Amino acid sequence: MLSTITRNKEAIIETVFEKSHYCFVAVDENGVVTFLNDSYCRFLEVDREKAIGKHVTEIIENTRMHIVVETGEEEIADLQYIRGNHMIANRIPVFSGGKVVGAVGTVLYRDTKEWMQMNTHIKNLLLELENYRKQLRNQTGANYSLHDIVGSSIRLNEVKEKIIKASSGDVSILLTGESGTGKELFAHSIHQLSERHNQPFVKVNCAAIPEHLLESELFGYEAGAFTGAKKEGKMGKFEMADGGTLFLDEIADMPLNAQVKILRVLQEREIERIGSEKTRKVDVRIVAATNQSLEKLIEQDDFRQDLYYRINVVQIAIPPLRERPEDIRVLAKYYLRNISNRTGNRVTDFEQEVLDFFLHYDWPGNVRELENVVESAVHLSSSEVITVDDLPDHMQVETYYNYQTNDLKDILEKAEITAIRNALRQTDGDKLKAAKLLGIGKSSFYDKLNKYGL
Ligand SMILES: Nc1ncnc2c1ncn2[C@@H]1O[C@H](COP(=O)(O)OP(=O)(O)OP(=O)(O)O)[C@@H](O)[C@H]1O
Repeated sequence: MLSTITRNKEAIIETVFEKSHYCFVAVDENGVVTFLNDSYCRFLEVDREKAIGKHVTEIIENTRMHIVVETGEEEIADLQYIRGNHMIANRIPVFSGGKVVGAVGTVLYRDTKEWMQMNTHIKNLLLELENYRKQLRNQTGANYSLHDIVGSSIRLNEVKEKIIKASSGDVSILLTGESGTGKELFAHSIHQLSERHNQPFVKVNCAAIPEHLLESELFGYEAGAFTGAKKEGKMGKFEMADGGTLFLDEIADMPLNAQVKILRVLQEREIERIGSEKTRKVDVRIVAATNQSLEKLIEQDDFRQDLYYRINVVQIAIPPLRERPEDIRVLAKYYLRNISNRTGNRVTDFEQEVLDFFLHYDWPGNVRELENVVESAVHLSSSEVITVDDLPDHMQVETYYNYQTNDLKDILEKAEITAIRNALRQTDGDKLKAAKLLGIGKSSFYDKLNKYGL
């Protein structure tokens, strides 16, 4: 066998590399193309004579052949996006006398036409799948389940257990917790775990709907109920959720007069569209969420106590991220994987200093903030590993404090940043109120925001 190969070496090489349907490329130790077979030339639509002698990055999109030459490490079955398609690439360094002298790469598909057909077929199947998913979502409206909630800290597991226990009963549930802790994900999960999971899940963001439209959004209206109303009338969210779950997000922002009407619907189990005398029976389960203390609002007469009792049969508090540090690393890695896959940026890990900082940071925006920080770092990163330099400016100030200084000025600055952040959190981002709370003037407050990039 070996002697046959030795005797016919050139013919075999010619058959394997040149006549094959696979794409082959070879580069030298500088990443310069030394060989490109016919299949690859056709696929790339390049002229072989022009390609040979050029750096591989000028010829092949998203190539890593030059990197394999540098690292000397093979890369097998790596997904590579070329000419609008995902290909499977193998890259193998070539060693001679213990040194890397080049690399050989293959791209797996049989021929361009066949790959295109298969790719189109897969794309169609994916589109079809997405369509079915959408239809299913449109039918119920609940897109998430407990499986989508990442993290395995004791605190988060306790919440998940409570959710499982409370979901099956038909009781109203109030989800409390800071902004960005995942209350909406839990609301979807409650619906999915309930007997009502085949029925609609309808969300109302009480803070986003202008007060004068809230009633018609919730209860609907009859044809010609008011000027500007749709000719055929409109169904309200309570009716849409009939048989299913109505998720009242940010319920603390519900105006008092709408609160009275909601209470009536929950007591009577019927609604009246605006402009109608007729009542209609509705059967909805209420899940509400708030990041403000309803108890405090009741004391200030901004929330009705009777409605509070109705919606607060079971209360489940979602802990802030800083109180479940075990989840931070898992969530950060989960988002890094997702965002890298989605954007095609090859960023695979965090520097240890970044992970250490994440554990010290107090995450005022919770999981939402973590997701945003990872997303921005992936875009800013110039290597495969996210470093402290890729983090937003205000975080870099804190890492400096945490890791590099005992200097009094730096410590004072850190204290200022923390105080400003806390004030903004307490005032829901209202800068004037935050300045007042801190006892400083408006312009000095704005100066500090600029200084620290907050
Ligand atoms: N445990 C988790 N696993 C995965 N993603 C999460 C988790 N918790 C929150 N998220 C994500 O964080 C973001 C904010 O979550 P969500 O909207 O549910 O928070 P919220 O508590 O309802 O916030 P708000 O009070 O501001 O409405 C979303 O993108 C959500 O998908």
